[in-house]
Amino acid sequence: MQTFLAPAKLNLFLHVVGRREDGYHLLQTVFRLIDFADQLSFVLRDDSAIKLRTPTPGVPEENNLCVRAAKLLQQRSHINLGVEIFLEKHIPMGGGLGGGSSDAATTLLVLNRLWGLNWNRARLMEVGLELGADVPVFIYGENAFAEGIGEKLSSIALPPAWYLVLIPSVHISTGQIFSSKELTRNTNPITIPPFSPWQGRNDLETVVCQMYPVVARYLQWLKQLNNTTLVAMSGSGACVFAEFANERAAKYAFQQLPDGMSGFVAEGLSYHPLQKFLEE
Ligand SMILES: C[C@](O)(CO)[C@H](O)COP(=O)(O)OP(=O)(O)OC[C@H]1O[C@@H](n2ccc(N)nc2=O)[C@H](O)[C@@H]1O
Ligand SMILES: Nc1ncnc2c1ncn2[C@@H]1O[C@H](COP(=O)(O)OP(=O)(O)OP(=O)(O)O)[C@@H](O)[C@H]1O
Repeated sequence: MQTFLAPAKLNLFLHVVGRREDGYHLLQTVFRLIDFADQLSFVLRDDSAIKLRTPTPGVPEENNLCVRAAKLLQQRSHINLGVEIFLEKHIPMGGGLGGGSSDAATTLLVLNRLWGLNWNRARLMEVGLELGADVPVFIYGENAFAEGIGEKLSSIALPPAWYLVLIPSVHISTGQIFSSKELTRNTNPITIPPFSPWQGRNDLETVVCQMYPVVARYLQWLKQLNNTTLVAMSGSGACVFAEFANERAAKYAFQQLPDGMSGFVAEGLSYHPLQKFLEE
């Protein structure tokens, strides 16, 4: 059975620059795809059933973003085919790494092929946006500067980099952070490119660190490391990361990790791993 990757993302910075009338926040962010991924496989069904064959602990099947993605695409395309989905989770859930969104994006990209729909990327991104603000960038398939709520994307060339990503053991609800009274929503918009890491910060970090002091402690630990080019929280947390220019420096930092802290080292990608499959 062919396996398809659904990579995680990091938000290298994240500015909240306003709020829409429906309550959604207007952002500016740079998404970087990383070489740390969930794995999915798909088996075509000639009836219209959509089944997840590998339960995700804590997530009812009908809420799973890959099942929701498959059902939404089936509905919108009026196709009479179904699919069996096998999902192997590696990306921590509710970690700000976009795992669920990436699973949804990979499902849309693969089913577009498997069901012979031939939708273009823009159309898939529109359907993806209905599932979550982080879905479109994974369909876009490149590192990107994003505006709006994450759907206005322009590609951005980022230098090679390695990341030490730490996983504080708390699950954070994105909605809860965005609805905080303490959140600042008026950062001045910036123009990109050019992009340099010290241009930005994560505006959600202050609120998250107040509510979850463990995230502040993890950030503090990363900030005392040598040779980092950037230390920040990703998305609405809880994961935090440090960027390094090479693998050796990232792995060296990983080895210094105190007992009780967990994380992983991953390389920054230039393209989504499915780019080649899509060009075939
Ligand atoms: C924080 C980021 O991860 C940055 O990449 C994303 O903006 C969040 O994207 P996501 O997890 O796909 O979030 P969604 O599932 O779309 O939204 C969850 C909830 O967060 C709030 N939300 C989300 C995104 C946004 N730009 N403004 C918001 O106010 C909304 O209350 C929404 O109901
Ligand atoms: N396939 C899936 N993988 C992970 N979470 C899923 C999935 N399907 C549904 N969910 C639900 O979505 C919630 C958020 O999951 P996800 O891992 O995408 O969060 P996140 O990394 O914080 O996302 P983001 O960076 O987009 O805010 C989970 O707590 C879970 O209840």
